[in-house]
Amino acid sequence: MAKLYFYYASMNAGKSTQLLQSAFNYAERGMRTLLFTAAVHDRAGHGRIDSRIGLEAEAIPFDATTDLHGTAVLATNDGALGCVLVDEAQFLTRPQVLQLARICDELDVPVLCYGLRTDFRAELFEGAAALLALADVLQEIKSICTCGRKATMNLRIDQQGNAVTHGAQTEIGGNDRYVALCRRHFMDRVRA
Ligand SMILES: Nc1ncnc2c1ncn2[C@@H]1O[C@H](COP(=O)(O)OP(=O)(O)O)[C@@H](O)[C@H]1O
Ligand SMILES: Cc1cn([C@H]2C[C@H](O)[C@@H](COP(=O)(O)O)O2)c(=O)[nH]c1=O
Ligand SMILES: [Zn+2]
Repeated sequence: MAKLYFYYASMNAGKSTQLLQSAFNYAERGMRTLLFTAAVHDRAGHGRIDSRIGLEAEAIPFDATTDLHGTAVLATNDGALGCVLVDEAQFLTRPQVLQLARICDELDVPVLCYGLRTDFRAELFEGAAALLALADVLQEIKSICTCGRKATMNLRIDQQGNAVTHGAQTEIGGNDRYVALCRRHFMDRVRA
């Protein structure tokens, strides 16, 4: 039986790198994959997955209106799918996570989701909350804070490097806008 996986981490932990390695692995074995990424996350351009290590791939951009299950069904008409890979899974809606579960359960295709657990205020993203509730396998991808502890939190910073504690949940950016920290150092910065 195919499974729904949620690989979660803070920013800059290697999520996109691992996704692209998995996609390559399937391709090496002659298996077709379907790649999705959030349309709003246009750091590498619309519909592109990029990793800081330099790997890149084209992906289907999704927004809240995208029918992921329908797209997978259409794709299986052209031949079997080895797996579905979703980057920036924190931007999924809960109904879309339920669609991904149907891809596993009804089409018997594994779905591997990669994304953030929490936002800059340490609140769950909708997609992460749904995946934490519904995924068969939860796996943390670990990265480290400047102190050597595990970096689990995402601090949003302004141009001067000061902590930002208010604002919209979605704000696209990279290492210039966010720093991954352990909880203790995250709290030190947001309380300062
Ligand atoms: N040239 C490089 N060589 C090795 N690792 C790198 C290089 N550039 C960035 N990285 C590492 O890649 C990781 C970030 O990968 P990425 O897939 O972009 O992360 P995420 O998708 O989780 O934000 C970081 O651990 C960073 O240290
Ligand atoms: C913490 C946080 C992040 N984001 C955005 C910033 C980036 O565009 C993506 C995460 O990218 P990565 O592949 O993990 O490097 O999410 C956001 O919109 N709001 C936040 O609170
Ligand atoms: Zn720390």
